[in-house]
Amino acid sequence: MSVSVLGSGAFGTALAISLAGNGPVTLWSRNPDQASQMQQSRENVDRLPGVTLPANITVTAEIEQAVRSDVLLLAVPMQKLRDALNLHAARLSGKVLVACCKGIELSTGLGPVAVIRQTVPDAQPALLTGPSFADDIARGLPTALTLACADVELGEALQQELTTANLRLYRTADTVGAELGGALKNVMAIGCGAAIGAGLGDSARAALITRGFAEMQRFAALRRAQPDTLMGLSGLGDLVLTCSSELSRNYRFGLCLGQKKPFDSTTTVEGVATALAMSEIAASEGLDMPISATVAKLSSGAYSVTDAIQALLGRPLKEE
Ligand SMILES: NC(=O)C1=CN([C@@H]2O[C@H](COP(=O)(O)OP(=O)(O)OC[C@H]3O[C@@H](n4cnc5c(N)ncnc54)[C@H](OP(=O)(O)O)[C@@H]3O)[C@@H](O)[C@H]2O)C=CC1
Ligand SMILES: O=C(CO)COP(=O)(O)O
Repeated sequence: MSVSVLGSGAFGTALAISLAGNGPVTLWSRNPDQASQMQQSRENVDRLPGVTLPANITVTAEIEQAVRSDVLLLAVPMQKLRDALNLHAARLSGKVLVACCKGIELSTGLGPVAVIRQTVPDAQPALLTGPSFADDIARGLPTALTLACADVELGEALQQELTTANLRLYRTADTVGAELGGALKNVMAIGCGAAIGAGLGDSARAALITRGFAEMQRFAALRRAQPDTLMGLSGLGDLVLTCSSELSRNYRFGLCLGQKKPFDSTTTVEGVATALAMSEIAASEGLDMPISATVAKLSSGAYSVTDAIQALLGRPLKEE
């Protein structure tokens, strides 16, 4: 199978670099200037500086060239996925589309697989998710991810094709569980960053991770995900990584909130929109999601860290 990556940000570039170890890869950018600059300099100076693109990666802004491949990896932010798919829907028809984004669409409450199904109904959707920083993948450090595909045969084929020397893929048919794990862990990472930034300590972070995971499981049950999926790389694995590392943009955004410092608004922070989407869905379904609701308010500026602490610690006592 030939592979293209649509979206030349940090993650798309890192995936292209890793997959280039298996064979030629086309990396598509929507920006012609960026595409030609990357093609010539062999580096993504804006999003992944310091890593050289292997010679068998072709960077292009020509969508016709990119969609010639059998498998297309979609590495754009979640809130941009629908627009990107709608723009190229006719060309993407019938293709294998592997979403690599993590989030819940704010306007619909849907995850990436459902957005693919709506926008390109005859595509074959799959999802690649799990604990991995773009920089780690690009530098060839060992990483394990989850490949989720409802079509078991296609999932097995994709697992073989997209596994690389340093990127080991596990497989599941539970796309709902896999996409929820990746989406919701970003919300908890913002909360953990805020706690550490405000000097609340590692014990507070451990409490947020654990009770945040309980919320993730509750939300996943509402969406009929398989409970085991949340225990895997796409859920617990990514939660642990993102809540404990300053390489995470969601965590760093939280740190800045906690430290009352400004944060670069051009940085992709998927957890902000997802916290809002999640807390709106939870409220309408009568689901108890206090951390998510608090992170949504903290991220939008409606809560200070002091308000957030009061909101969480002032709740009635309950069984674990
Ligand atoms: N970075 C990481 O470590 C990881 C990221 N992910 C996930 O991957 C997804 C992408 O993140 P990441 O690559 O880091 O983000 P970046 O901010 O680094 O890059 C986003 C890319 O998407 C492009 N883009 C934005 N909107 C559109 C659009 N409408 N059509 C086409 N391209 C578009 C941007 O182009 P332009 O520059 O022109 O705006 C840019 O190239 C996110 O969901 C993230 O959670 C998953 C695992 C790890
Ligand atoms: O998803 C990621 C790690 O698995 C990347 O996290 P950030 O988007 O917070 O940087």
